[in-house]
Amino acid sequence: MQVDKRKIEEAVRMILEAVGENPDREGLLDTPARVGRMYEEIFSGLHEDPKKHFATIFSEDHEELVLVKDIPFFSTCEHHLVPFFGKVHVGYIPQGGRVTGLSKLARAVEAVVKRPQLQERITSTVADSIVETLEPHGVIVVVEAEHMCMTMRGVKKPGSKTITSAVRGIFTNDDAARAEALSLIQMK
Ligand SMILES: Nc1nc2c(ncn2[C@@H]2O[C@H](COP(=O)(O)OP(=O)(O)OP(=O)(O)O)[C@@H](O)[C@H]2O)c(=O)[nH]1
Ligand SMILES: [Zn+2]
Repeated sequence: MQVDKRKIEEAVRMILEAVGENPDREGLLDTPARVGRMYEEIFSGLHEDPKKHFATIFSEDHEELVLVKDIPFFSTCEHHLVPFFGKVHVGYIPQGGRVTGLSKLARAVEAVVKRPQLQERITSTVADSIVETLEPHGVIVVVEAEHMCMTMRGVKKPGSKTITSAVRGIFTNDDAARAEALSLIQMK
C-alpha cells in the first residue's frame, strides 16, 4: 500500500486538537495536508527496495577499494518520529568485475533512510544490500549522525554524534584493508 494521505491528515488534525491547538485557525488549516505530503516524501523508501539500484553493473577489472564518502542523509527516528541526520560512507571491493555506478550507492542510501529508522539498521541494510547484489570481496559502511531526539528533547545533548559501522567479507578479517578504508573515510 502506498501512503494514505487522508489518514495522515485525520491523524494530524487529532494531534493538533490533542495538544490544545485549534486545527481550524487560519495558520493550521493546510497543515494536515502538508504533513501528509511531507510524510509521503520522507517515508517514500518504504516502497522501494534499495537493491534495485544495483541492477546497473559494469564489467570492470578493478578489485580494489571503491569508496563514496560524505553522502549526506536525513532520516526519521522510529522511536520519536523526529529527524536524525549526518553522513554515510560506503566502501566496497568489487569481485569478478562487478562494479556499480557510484550514484547507485547514494541512491540505495536514500531508499534506506527514507523510512522510520534506527541508525544501526541503516548501516547494516546498506551493507547487506551491496553484499546480496554485487557479491563483492567486502563492504564497509560507516554512518555518523546527530539525533534530534537527543538534542531538542530528552537528554538534550546537542553536538553529540553517534557513529555506527558495518563490515562484511574481507573487511572483517583483513586489518590492513579495514585500516585503509577507515583512514580514507577520516581524511578531510
Ligand atoms: N540504538 C538506537 N537508539 C536510538 C536511535 N534513535 C533513538 N534512539 C534511542 O531510543 C531510546 C528510546 O528509549 P525510551 O526509554 O523508550 O524512550 P524515551 O523515554 O523517550 O527516552 P529518552 O530519549 O532517554 O528520553 C532512546 O535512548 C533514544 O536515544 C537509534 O538510531 N539507535
Ligand atoms: Zn528518537
